[in-house]
Formats: sequence, C-alpha cells, structure tokens
Amino acid sequence: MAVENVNSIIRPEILGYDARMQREIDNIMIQLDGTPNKSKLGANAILAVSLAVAKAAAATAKMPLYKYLGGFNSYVMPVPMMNVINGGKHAGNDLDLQEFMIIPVGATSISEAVRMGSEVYHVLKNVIMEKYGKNAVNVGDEGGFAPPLKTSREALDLLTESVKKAGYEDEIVFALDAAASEFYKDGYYYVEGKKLTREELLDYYKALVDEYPIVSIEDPFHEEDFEGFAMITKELDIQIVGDDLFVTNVERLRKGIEMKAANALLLKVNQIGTLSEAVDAAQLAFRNGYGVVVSHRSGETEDTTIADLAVALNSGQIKTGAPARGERTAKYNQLIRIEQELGLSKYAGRNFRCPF
Ligand SMILES: O=C(O)[C@@H](CO)OP(=O)(O)O
Repeated sequence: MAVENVNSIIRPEILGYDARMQREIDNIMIQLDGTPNKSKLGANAILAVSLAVAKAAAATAKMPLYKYLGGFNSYVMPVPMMNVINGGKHAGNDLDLQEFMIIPVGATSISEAVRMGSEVYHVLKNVIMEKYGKNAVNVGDEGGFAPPLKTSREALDLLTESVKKAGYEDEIVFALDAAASEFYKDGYYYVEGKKLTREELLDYYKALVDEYPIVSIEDPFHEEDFEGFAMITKELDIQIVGDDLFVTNVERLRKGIEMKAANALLLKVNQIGTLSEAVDAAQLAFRNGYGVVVSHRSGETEDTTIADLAVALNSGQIKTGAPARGERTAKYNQLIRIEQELGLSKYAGRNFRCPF
C-alpha cells in the first residue's frame, strides 16, 4: 500500500460542524481583505472573528468546541511537544537551533504526559542551575530555559540527563525545531561557528539523530528549499515538519506533497487567518499521509482554541511550549479538561504520527 494514502484510509471522518456557514463568513472576510496574505485587515483580526463564529456556533449547539468542530469521532488526545530549552530567535543565548523539545510518548494519557513533562522540566532546572548557576535558568519566549549553551549537543545532553534523573528514559523522546531560515545566508548555514552547505547540515542532523532519540525535526532547511526538505525526508526515517516552508498555506503544502518535501505540516491558525483555511490545510495533509502538528506561536495569548482544534482534528500532536507561563499552561489545562470530559479517549503516544 502506498504510504501516501494510509491516513486517508484509516483516519475517521473529521468535522462535525457547520462547515458551510463557517466558510461563508470566512470567505466574506477574505474578500473584504482582498490581499493574498490578509495584510489589509490583518490575519490576527480576521482569525479572531473566524474563531468567534465557531465558538458562538458551538455555544448555540450547546457543545464544547472540540466536539462541535470534530464531531463524535474526535477522541485522540495529542502528544505534547514541550519546548524546554529555547534557542535561536526565541532566546538570548548562542544556540543556533530554536527549540529543543521533549515528547512523553510513553505516557498513557495527556494528564500523565503533562505531569511527566513538568517533572522533567523541574529536574532540568536543577541540572542547569548546578552546571551553569542561577542566572542560567531564565526562560525564553516559550517558557523553556535559555542557558548559555553553544551547541545542540550540550542542549540534548542536558535533556538526556534530566529525563534519566526523572526516571523516564524509555518514555520520553526528543524533537527539534531548527528554524533554519534564521541561520541561513546566501546559500550557507551558519551553525556553531561553522559555515555549512546544505549537505553538511544534513550530516549534522544525521549525527544528532544517531546519538539521541530524536523523532521529529521542524524546518531543518531554509524556507524556500523544498529540495532540501525532500532530501532529508528521504534520508532520515523520522518526522520532518514544515512550518516556515508551508506557512499553513495549501498551495505551498501542495507543492511540498508533489516534491515529497517534509512529511508533516505545522498548523498555525493565525498564519493563515481563518478556521476554514486551517482545516483545509489539515485535511490536505491527512489525505496525503502527512502528519499535522497543531501549534501555538512564540508570542501567544491565553486563548485555548488550539487545544480543542488538536482534539477535533485527531491530529495526535500539539506544540505549545514548556509547562510554564500562563499562555502555555492554559492549553495544557484545556487538554486535561477535555480528556476528563471525554471519559473514553485515546492518547496518541508512540503512534502520534497516525494514532489510529
Ligand atoms: O517557530 C515556530 O514553530 C513558532 C512556534 O514555536 O514560533 P513563531 O511563532 O516564532 O513562528
């Protein structure tokens, strides 16, 4: 069976909501704006209305948002990708890669996953403090620590030690968001004081994947380098996520699918601006065997819609920062509430890329 079609065959139908009504209102706003990137009205302003429509409709139907959007087929609780060490543009340190995440795949529920992730986060704080002093435990944009590290290996070693000390060696794996556009210039990547070609950067990732339990890398190459994404997707048997590559845009995702560039979409609702378009992008991804990681932004509010959306879509994965700071914990708390309300749910766990 072709890998591309696996998800479309076994994923349950999503979307219990009145998609036509939502789309009509979303389309009116798209037309009123009239620009390809929603620059006239602003994607955040359009999104606020789009989500308010969905929330009002859910309230009218007397349903929680995840159930209104997803219908009764929505029962998968996503694995949290918890960004516990921040680098790149999100932190004032010298780490070139932006996010070092832990994923508690061995948990049996989202509540347990959040507990395990939080425990590791606090062990990590002590480990960093012992090694680098108390000034090293200030946090970056997404609540992860931003110690004065210079290399990805140093960060991954800290994660390895903390996971081990917390007793979760076999239960927690790692993910990276390189955000490579940020260290790319004129055909080269500037990493850890070296000037690397695309092929050399691929070797760098390969070595990290060999040494650590890394199961997912987001934006490993520059945002226009579809060929580079295709190359790494072919060579590494892990999840490759397109964020800056796809910007939640179906046209860019279609191009990626054609070129076999990446095998997962980072879904950011305010990147595309309406709920209908975000759902379209998720559907296109699923139909083509791509995973979907529902994601927060580095600048966030306490709005919890993405928690409901991750469950509604049965995405199996959510990226919403460290278990710290209200705008991040709001999403984790909402997921725990949904899990309690559902009663019977399934934690995506090790099968997070296709949890059925
Ligand atoms: O790079 C990313 O994936 C996001 C969220 O983690 O960050 P930003 O909102 O800065 O694009």
